[in-house]
Amino acid sequence: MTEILKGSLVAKKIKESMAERIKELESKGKTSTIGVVRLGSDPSDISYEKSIIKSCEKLGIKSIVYEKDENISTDDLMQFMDVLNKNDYISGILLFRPLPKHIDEERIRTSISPDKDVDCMHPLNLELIFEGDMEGFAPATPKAAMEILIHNNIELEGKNVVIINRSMVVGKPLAMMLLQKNATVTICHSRTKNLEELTRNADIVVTALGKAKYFDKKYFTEKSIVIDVGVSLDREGNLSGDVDFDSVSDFVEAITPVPGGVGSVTTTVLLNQVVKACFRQLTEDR
Ligand SMILES: Nc1nc(=O)c2c([nH]1)NC[C@@H]1CN(c3ccc(C(=O)N[C@@H](CCC(=O)O)C(=O)O)cc3)C=[N+]21
Repeated sequence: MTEILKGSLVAKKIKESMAERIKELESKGKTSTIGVVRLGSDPSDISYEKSIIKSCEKLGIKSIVYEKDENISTDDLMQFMDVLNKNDYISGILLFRPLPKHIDEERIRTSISPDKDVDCMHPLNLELIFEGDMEGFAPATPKAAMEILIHNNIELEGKNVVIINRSMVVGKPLAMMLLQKNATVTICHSRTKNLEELTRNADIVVTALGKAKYFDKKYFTEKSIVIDVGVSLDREGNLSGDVDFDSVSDFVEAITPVPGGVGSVTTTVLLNQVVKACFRQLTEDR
């Protein structure tokens, strides 16, 4: 029997621990607030945004979405980030990525105040992850994948994990978090040869390709634990993961569904970090 690794159970646990801290902030007259910056309207951004707004309402966190023209210049976007940095009502900032190609991502990454960098885009925060320090802000998506593995008591020590994604938002930071737990990590990408062989030999496969239903049975075995980070629309326009869920869900050892898997935990991890940022700013004010 394939185990379905539902995100909702993990998210619930994290939310329970957040509720008290949000109350404590309220008693001090502080409302945690997230500023979400979106350029254009990519479906995976929109999906995340919906999920953030819904969770914020439930938790008592304030969310403000800033929709900017996708043709905005790097300079204008940097200036806007600075406006948010200086706005005392905003506890944390999320800028959806990947950014449009014309934007100089390196300059944008350093334009966010490290204290409001709740999705860990600034090199100073990312460096802590690469050093194995988990006390700061972590990138929400890879942290969510870790939370799912850990909450389900999936052994990581000495396990072979294959990650299909080499970005700074998912693949690279996830590799560092897994290394910290003594897993053996392989990062795969578009030039990887014999991907099937690699995934079939892994204990755990994490996919973040962004191609709906791309991976079918031939990539896995009965022992595979599959963490599907992909969020895209299939041919019918339905939200779908990278894995053809119906074709493998009776076959592999365990798998996260989409929707209802990594995404729901990502949102919770992100908002948890907004609360954390708000607390830190409170202590700094005094
Ligand atoms: N800087 C940055 N960090 C990210 O982590 C990031 C990003 N940019 N850009 C977009 C992708 C995509 N992503 C999602 C997270 C949660 C859901 C989510 O909660 N989805 C719900 C469904 C929501 C619905 O119904 O539309 C679910 O899977 O259950 C979706 C997508 C994070 N990303």
